[in-house]
Amino acid sequence: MNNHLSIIGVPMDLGQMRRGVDMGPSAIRYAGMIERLEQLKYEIEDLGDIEIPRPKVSNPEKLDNLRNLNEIAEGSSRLAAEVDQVVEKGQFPLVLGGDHSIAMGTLAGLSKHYDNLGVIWYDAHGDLNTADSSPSGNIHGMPLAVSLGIGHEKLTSIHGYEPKIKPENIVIIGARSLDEGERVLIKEKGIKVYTMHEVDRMGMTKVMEESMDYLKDRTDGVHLSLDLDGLDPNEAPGVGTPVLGGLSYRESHLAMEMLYQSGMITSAEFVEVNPILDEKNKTATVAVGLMGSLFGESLK
Ligand SMILES: NC(=[NH2+])NCCC[C@H](N)C(=O)O
Ligand SMILES: [Mn+2]
Ligand SMILES: [Mn+2]
Repeated sequence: MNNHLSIIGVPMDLGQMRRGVDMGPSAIRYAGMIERLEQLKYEIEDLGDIEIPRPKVSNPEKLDNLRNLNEIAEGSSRLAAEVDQVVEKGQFPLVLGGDHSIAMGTLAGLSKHYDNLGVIWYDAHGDLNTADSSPSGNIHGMPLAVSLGIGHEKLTSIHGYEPKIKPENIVIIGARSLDEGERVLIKEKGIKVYTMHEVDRMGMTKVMEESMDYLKDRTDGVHLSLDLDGLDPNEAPGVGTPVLGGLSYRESHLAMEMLYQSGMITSAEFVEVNPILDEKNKTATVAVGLMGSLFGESLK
């Protein structure tokens, strides 16, 4: 694995309705991320936080069922430019959210450097909604669709090209709350999904082996987009859209350890940590622990 990590915080809370997730990057840093990764002998550069525009009104309008569209598009372009530069310099981008809408910017900055960027979407949700299919108008439920080139032009065109990724290069793991329109898109595009049903039946070891085999041959880089709500809310309570019956702490560490051993991950982001909804920074601490495993901590 690339031993030079560049950390980018993204204090974004405009992709959903619950305030506090903009403090995710601070909570994760406070949970000891840098010290933890330094122990693993990485060279770390903390690039600080991206500036996110504030919306003008306190009760934001839903422009075309897309809440805070303009501010999110602007913040995402800034993030894309920063991620682009990090990859350009040959470093590993590690992005801290913020709500999951930031993945549009991360993927926009990454994907131009690859012919076939793979994506592991570790999440309770598909985040494959469009303005038409979204039950909420919250853009954090849309970044994967947007990255496929499906959605409002202001979002799909972030960083000047589209689509960012191909449906056959995506694996979703941990899904247990998919809206009707998302199911249709998954079928139509043939997106690979391991729902909690498959995780329970097959076990995490097999899920990860299959996912990595699947991505290995077809991709030239793999981004891990980890939404903390992929984990069970008992283990990660500090998230805005918790869904019962999630991935366990152990399963998640195993997944991260297997990804480390594969050496295939070329960038990562940890999103949806909301310290206001959390219990004594538990969720940020879990996120940092998972980073430890992803970057090579082991018991032996
Ligand atoms: N990144 C997330 N936590 N997304 C949750 C999305 C929830 C729901 N599917 C929606 O579109 O509103
Ligand atoms: Mn989610
Ligand atoms: Mn998500």
